[in-house]
Amino acid sequence: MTGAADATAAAANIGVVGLAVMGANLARNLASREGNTVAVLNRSPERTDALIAEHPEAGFVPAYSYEEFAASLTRPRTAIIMVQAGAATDATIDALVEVFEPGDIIVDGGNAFFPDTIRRERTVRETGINFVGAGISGGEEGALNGPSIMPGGSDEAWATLGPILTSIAAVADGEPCVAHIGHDGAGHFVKMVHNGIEYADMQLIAEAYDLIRRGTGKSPAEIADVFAEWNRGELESYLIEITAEVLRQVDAETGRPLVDVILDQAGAKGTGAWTVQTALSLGVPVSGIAEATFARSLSSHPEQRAAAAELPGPAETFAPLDETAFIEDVRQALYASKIVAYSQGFDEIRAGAAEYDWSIDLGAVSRIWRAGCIIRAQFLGRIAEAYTEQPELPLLMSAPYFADALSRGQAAWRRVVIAATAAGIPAPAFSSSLSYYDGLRAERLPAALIQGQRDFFGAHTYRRVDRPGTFHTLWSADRSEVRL
Ligand SMILES: NC(=O)C1=CN([C@@H]2O[C@H](COP(=O)(O)OP(=O)(O)OC[C@H]3O[C@@H](n4cnc5c(N)ncnc54)[C@H](OP(=O)(O)O)[C@@H]3O)[C@@H](O)[C@H]2O)C=CC1
Ligand SMILES: O=C(CO)[C@H](O)[C@H](O)COP(=O)(O)O
Repeated sequence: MTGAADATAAAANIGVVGLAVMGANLARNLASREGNTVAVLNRSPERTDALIAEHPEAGFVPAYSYEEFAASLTRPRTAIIMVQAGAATDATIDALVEVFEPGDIIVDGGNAFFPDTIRRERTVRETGINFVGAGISGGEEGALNGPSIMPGGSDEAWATLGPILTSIAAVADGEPCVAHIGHDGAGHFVKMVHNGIEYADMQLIAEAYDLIRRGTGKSPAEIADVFAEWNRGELESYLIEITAEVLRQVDAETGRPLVDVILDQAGAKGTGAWTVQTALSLGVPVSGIAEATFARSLSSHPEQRAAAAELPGPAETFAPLDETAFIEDVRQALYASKIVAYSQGFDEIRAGAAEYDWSIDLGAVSRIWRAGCIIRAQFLGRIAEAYTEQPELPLLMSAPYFADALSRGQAAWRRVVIAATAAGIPAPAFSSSLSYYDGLRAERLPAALIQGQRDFFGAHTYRRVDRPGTFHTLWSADRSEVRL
């Protein structure tokens, strides 16, 4: 294919709306597959022109209005939207609905909040147009070479869309990293949790880096070597790999490690917060993901950090006696905490599936995350094995492989949390993951006392360990117990 085709004739079998980093690269990925001709549209025409000029080999069909875009697509029309989540997505869907016809397919490939996808699917379906909310992960490189794709939507839409999404997805062990997740918002729900896990993974890696740096005084470049080494073992993953790259980078202007000149305030576009908000509504304790999300918030309050800067820390400085042993402890603590984060994330997907009546195959989710996406890792293969062996596994971290890994790593994990606490080095994700682990494995929890308190001040009742029924103590009277 060479050059841009004429937009006035129906020449394209698929279209992309939104040509920023994700849309442009996804459009190029689509165009590179045999038999595809891709129509492209962007709100600002300059972006369309730039894409056409930079990639004549893609044979894009440029459109400068929604009418032109619709006319350029063969029927049934299929358009993938890659614009900002929220109002921009609604505006784009509304414009497409005006020019599309029953049977056409609109795919939202952005990071939409799943309740919005449920609402949009319902509204668009009334027009006879199919609407598919599809989570797409992999960033710029994944969009171009093969992302992990998590489509929701109807079976009918999947029948048409499946082959084209399969053709552009990443491949892991010969399997495409795409699966029909479930109807309406299921795909965006799973992508949301993917991002929540991504937040936890990133925070855990950042805590490991901070502990090693402050504990051993190693330079970022030396710590890059540690991460590169870790990437050859059970922690092998894209995020560990890029961490080494980032730590090795030197700022051209100052000659300092780049990580030392980047402002230490982490941004967030919302998917981590959605994961936590949703988990709260579902009653799923995703404490590692929550700590990771809050850690970004804490970093982004410079005025509060300045106000707290003079508060006292521990009297003694931290200096491990054996640096090599300490780094190995941090590695094991990172792996154990990572298991907790994934276990919590998969719990949330299971709870979401039950709440929204989606039939989500957790094994399939772990398989499509093995390549293409930001959390891709060797580790996902282990999760896939666990769900293949036991599809109804109640708790991922109780599967034999993970239970064994936690058992092997827990002593190191505890030493790291103790060291961090004693040294005054914040390690919220490491610590909360360990507390979660201890909380779940505890024979008795102080929740019994909370039930007693609730019954005392609000007659909220409690159940007993020794017989069925609901009970209340007459706290304000003679303190006898009544069975309700
Ligand atoms: N960046 C990433 O790594 C990833 C991003 N995503 C998701 O993919 C989507 C696209 O991301 P990305 O490529 O980073 O781009 P952005 O999220 O930065 O969105 C920019 C695009 O949105 C368009 N846009 C903004 N407002 C409107 C509007 N009111 N009407 C129509 N179009 C509008 C812009 O058009 P214009 O050029 O005219 O401003 C541009 O094409 C987002 O939902 C994002 O969350 C998913 C996975 C990874
Ligand atoms: O979806 C993604 C990767 O999977 C995006 O990169 C996402 O925008 C990252 O989130 P945040 O900006 O909140 O860190």
